[in-house]
Amino acid sequence: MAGAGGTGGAVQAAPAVRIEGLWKRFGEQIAVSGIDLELPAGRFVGLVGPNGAGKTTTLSMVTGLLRPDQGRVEVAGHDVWRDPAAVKSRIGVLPEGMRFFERLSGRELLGYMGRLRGLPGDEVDKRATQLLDVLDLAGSQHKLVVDYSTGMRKKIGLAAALLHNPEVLFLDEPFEGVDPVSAQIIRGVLERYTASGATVVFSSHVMELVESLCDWVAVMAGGRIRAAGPLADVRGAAPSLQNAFLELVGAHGRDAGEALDWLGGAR
Ligand SMILES: Nc1ncnc2c1ncn2[C@@H]1O[C@H](COP(=O)(O)OP(=O)(O)OP(=O)(O)O)[C@@H](O)[C@H]1O
Repeated sequence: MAGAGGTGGAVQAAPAVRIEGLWKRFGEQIAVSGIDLELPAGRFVGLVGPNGAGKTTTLSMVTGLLRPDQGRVEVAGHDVWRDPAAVKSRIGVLPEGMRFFERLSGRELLGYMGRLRGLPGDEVDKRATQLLDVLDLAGSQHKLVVDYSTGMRKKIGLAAALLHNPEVLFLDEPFEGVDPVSAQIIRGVLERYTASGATVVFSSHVMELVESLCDWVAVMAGGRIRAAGPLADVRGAAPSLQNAFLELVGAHGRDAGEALDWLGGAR
């Protein structure tokens, strides 16, 4: 296992994630409608879908943050709901709308997270220093997290998620609110991480980004999986993933038409 104290995410024969018959309903709203999905290990996986498709709900159930109404999820070969400790020691999570210990500095936050993960203090210090440096946060390491910008919060959240060297990293919209320089840095860190055999699963609306980063894609809409597989297969004959996506979610050719005929033009 490449968990606490490991030196590199190990390549696994089993899928990184296996989802069977997963359902989640909020009152009348079916957020996730009986999905089956296998995400291969050692890949850069993109979960894409329009607003309200069910991506966050799915990732929350897969990472043990939200209990499914029905269905099973295995991560790195362990059942998320029967064996949560085994799963949580093997995954890193950057959830949507991260809540941190806001009155800690960035460095203190990493120190605390590292100790929670059971890493020895000197190892936490070493890894925290390297992560802060690579993510260009060294100059802000003593600032309170509450005073961090959106992009800095994403980066410190990513550092906290990587600190224990997880086998599978789940990121909900990791590039949202992140400037191009920071995005490039995050990208470099993630590419290095997957090159070692670890798995990244991330959700995004930005097709160009998914197309340039991911080698495996799952498209979600209306709580269902519309397509899943290697990027080239999902894109098919379409000129870009964006075109394939619009086709798959049934949004091709949709525009405002006559509906906003009052908008713009001379008054
Ligand atoms: N806690 C909740 N209570 C009620 N409805 C919810 C809740 N969480 C999600 N939903 C509903 O479930 C559906 C799926 O939401 P979800 O946040 O999973 O979508 P998403 O694909 O992540 O969307 P986005 O890209 O906009 O973040 C939506 O219709 C949403 O309104």
